[in-house]
Amino acid sequence: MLTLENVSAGYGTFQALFGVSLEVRAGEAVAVIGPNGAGKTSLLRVISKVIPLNGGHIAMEGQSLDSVPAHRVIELGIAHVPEHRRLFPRLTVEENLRMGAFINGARSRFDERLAFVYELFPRMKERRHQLAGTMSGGEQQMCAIGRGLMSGPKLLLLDEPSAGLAPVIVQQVFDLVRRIRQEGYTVLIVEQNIQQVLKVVDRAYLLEVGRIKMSGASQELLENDEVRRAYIGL
Ligand SMILES: Nc1ncnc2c1ncn2[C@@H]1O[C@H](COP(=O)(O)OP(=O)(O)OP(=O)(O)O)[C@@H](O)[C@H]1O
Repeated sequence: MLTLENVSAGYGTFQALFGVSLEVRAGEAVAVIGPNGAGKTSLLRVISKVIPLNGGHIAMEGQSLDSVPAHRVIELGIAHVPEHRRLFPRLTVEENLRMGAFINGARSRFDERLAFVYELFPRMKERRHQLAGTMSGGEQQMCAIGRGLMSGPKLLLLDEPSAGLAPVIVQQVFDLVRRIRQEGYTVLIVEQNIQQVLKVVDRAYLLEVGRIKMSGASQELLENDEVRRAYIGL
């Protein structure tokens, strides 16, 4: 579904990604793991064109994204749920969800998409008139994921959905990722919570200082001595 070939990107003269290649097949859940500053967020940003591609190629379902502007990426079926949720705090939950359905196809199917999101997150339905900024961190994360789903994407990019949440809520977020997969979405997730994320994805790539250092099936990485020592602390 998504392929990155030798991708380089950064911020001005600072290079954050160096020749990264990866693929996500339809129906898969794939994680990008790695330490702080490895370039995980930058990787999602270059896919959704928040930062420019300085080298290499990105394609979604065979269509090149190289010259697609950021505002059109969502029309190709890619929804990005950014780091720190980035909700509109002074809008209600439902207004935030509406923002996720701004593209043509999604707008005409708004009621259907909203019913789907409310079924997935009953808590959002209960809180639909509450200002998003007054919800707990876990609720805000659910709302951010719900907003991503409102466009009816094929591929969901999730940036550290567990960041800053209490352990019991982290568990709920990962259960949710599992559920989203069962619903048929393809997921590319960036996480620092390596042990947990490897339990819900099929495969993962380990990113270090902007380069893919290792990749493999989740179980393989969970059993890898280097990964265990450096990232799981076992
Ligand atoms: N807006 C920016 N301007 C300049 N440099 C940036 C910017 N955003 C990120 N960087 C730099 O790019 C590098 C990769 O950062 P990135 O946020 O992609 O890493 P990360 O793996 O997601 O880290 P974390 O897990 O801490 O969020 C870091 O050295 C960071 O300082």
